[in-house]
Amino acid sequence: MIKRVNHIAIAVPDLELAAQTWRNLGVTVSEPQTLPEHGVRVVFLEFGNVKLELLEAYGEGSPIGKFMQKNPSGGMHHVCFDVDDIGATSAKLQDAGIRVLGGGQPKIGAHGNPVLFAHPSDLFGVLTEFEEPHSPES
Ligand SMILES: CC[C@H](C(=O)O)C(=O)SCCNC(=O)CCNC(=O)[C@H](O)C(C)(C)COP(=O)(O)OP(=O)(O)OC[C@H]1O[C@@H](n2cnc3c(N)ncnc32)[C@H](O)[C@@H]1OP(=O)(O)O
Ligand SMILES: [Co+2]
Repeated sequence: MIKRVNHIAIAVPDLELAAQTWRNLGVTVSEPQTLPEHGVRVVFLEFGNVKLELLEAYGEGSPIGKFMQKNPSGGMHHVCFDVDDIGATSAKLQDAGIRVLGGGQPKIGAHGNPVLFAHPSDLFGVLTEFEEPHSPES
């Protein structure tokens, strides 16, 4: 079952500048995490009912490289939903003709939970991530 929104992600050209901008507005911002296997560096902003994830491209071949070329000052990148069962979600998406990126196999995301991405062209232009939280606070 697809449940609450876990986070909304914004791609930014300068992670430290974006993080400090939000801190200056009084928002709690996590320390940066470098995720080489995902080709990004991220921080999370806590708002109680939802998190914002700020992403900066990391390394060659980052999956957000082309997005940043098209949107050099940044932009809304993806939305992530919590699910009960990432495997069942993958199967349900594929049964619905929605492409699951990365060959359908989950990877471990920034919260240490399995995540999948559905192709934006199959979900009305929105890159959509699904995460199976193993701990309530993630
Ligand atoms: C998991 C760690 C962390 C977490 O939350 O825990 C993260 O969220 S990491 C986030 C970064 N990782 C990913 O985004 C992985 C999934 N993304 C991809 O595999 C690519 O970004 C992909 C395939 C969605 C797009 O690839 P690319 O931009 O290189 O180019 P394409 O020409 O293949 O794009 C095809 C088509 O999609 C449109 N597009 C691209 N990005 C987005 C987007 N963020 N939102 C909406 N649409 C997007 C692109 O414009 C193309 O459209 P078209 O109409 O065909 O021109
Ligand atoms: Co994400």
